[in-house]
Amino acid sequence: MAIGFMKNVFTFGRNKGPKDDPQVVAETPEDVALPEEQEVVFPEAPAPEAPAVVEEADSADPWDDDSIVGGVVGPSTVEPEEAELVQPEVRPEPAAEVPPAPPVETPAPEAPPAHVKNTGFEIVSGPRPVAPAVAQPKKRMTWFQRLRAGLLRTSQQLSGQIAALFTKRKLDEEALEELEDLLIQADLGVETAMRITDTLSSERYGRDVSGKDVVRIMAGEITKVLEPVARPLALDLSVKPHVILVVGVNGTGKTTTIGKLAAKLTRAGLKVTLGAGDTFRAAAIEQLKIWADRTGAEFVGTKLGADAAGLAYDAFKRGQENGSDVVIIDTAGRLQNKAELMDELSKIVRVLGKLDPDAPHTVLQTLDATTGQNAMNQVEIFRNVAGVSGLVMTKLDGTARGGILVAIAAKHKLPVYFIGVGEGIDDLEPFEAAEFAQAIAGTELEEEA
Ligand SMILES: Nc1nc2c(ncn2[C@@H]2O[C@H](COP(=O)(O)OP(=O)(O)OP(=O)(O)O)[C@@H](O)[C@H]2O)c(=O)[nH]1
Repeated sequence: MAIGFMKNVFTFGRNKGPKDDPQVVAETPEDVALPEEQEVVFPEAPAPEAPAVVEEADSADPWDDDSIVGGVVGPSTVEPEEAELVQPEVRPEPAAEVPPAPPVETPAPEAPPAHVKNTGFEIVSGPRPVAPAVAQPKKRMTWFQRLRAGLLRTSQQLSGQIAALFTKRKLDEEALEELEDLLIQADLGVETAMRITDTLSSERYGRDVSGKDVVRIMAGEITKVLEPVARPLALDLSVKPHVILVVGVNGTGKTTTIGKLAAKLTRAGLKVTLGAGDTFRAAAIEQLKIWADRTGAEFVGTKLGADAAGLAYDAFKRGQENGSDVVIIDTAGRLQNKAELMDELSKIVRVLGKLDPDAPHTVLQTLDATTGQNAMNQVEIFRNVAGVSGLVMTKLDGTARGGILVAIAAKHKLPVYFIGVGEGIDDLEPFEAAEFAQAIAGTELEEEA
């Protein structure tokens, strides 16, 4: 769409506007938001058939989401209802004496950009909904910049140590061992550390090697480890509703992730029911209700201290009755070593299975990127108790320690569907291997995400 020409600063749904955020930089004049109500008119109309320009709708509409438009779920051709169509200004016809322009070859249709943004989920079977009309959001700092900022400490520390290690040095056994230690300290895991040193050794053993060479090889190897797990969340809507149970340790971002995911799904035209299965925390029930209201999802709640498995059952049943495509059930945060809480989790899974033996169809575990090594432990235990089938890593915008996700990917090979890069409704991004690897390594992305 011609709207791709207009990259504006996106301010909706954030606690801070770009001006308040020292990290937010308008990269080019194009990044500066256009004043509202101002007509967008190209100064020179290159050809009379230039496409119509859709003026950006006010981002006060919370359902703007560029990750859905053009995604796998809904048709990307729906035009925003409220958006004003403005034809580019066409200059008057040239005077008669001007010789006719030479025939111009019709340009080939533009190839799609190499980097087509995905939504992080795909409907693998069943009816495809019609996405409601949405307008393009105004961009603020890109999610990649936030991811990069979050992983800055990891990347700077790593690249600094690597640079120090490989200053005027030939690649020998000792250097390889030291490098391996550095990589393990950065939470990347023994397997990935060895993979990196093996590749480096086979390419450069006995030769001069710079820190830059090492970082480049590291980014490549991390990408290879992450690629197999960078999978979209598959929704099989031939059997509705698809039930997603969200589990994880306290404060890892379950409720927030549910809200962001509900926003993605409802924007794509799916009907969503949210079940407040965190019956331990009154605030969690309230918080989920607010997300349901914001996202247009149905809400099923109960009173504080009620049986969580009963609530999960009710939410699933309500989802079946109200024709939901997806039911997402929140659960109370629990430490992995609290046996009775973990038992409760397996009870929830069993009870959901009474309505459909395949339910929950997805068990999503949230991991807090600031916790480091402990996250590995959490995956192991929740996987055993609740049959975790996919991961979301949250808080990658903070002072994150993203290395552990690489170790988890190498060990568990569980799909990583999304990453959380902020507290706002739009701060859930599909997980993409190369971007993540580049952010950890601190290397440049060839093209901006
Ligand atoms: N910066 C940042 N904060 C996040 C992200 N995801 C969640 N949070 C914040 O983390 C805190 C905890 O999030 P919740 O969604 O309440 O976590 P929870 O797992 O449901 O918590 P419990 O119900 O206590 O288990 C909240 O302040 C969220 O706003 C993220 O991606 N980035």
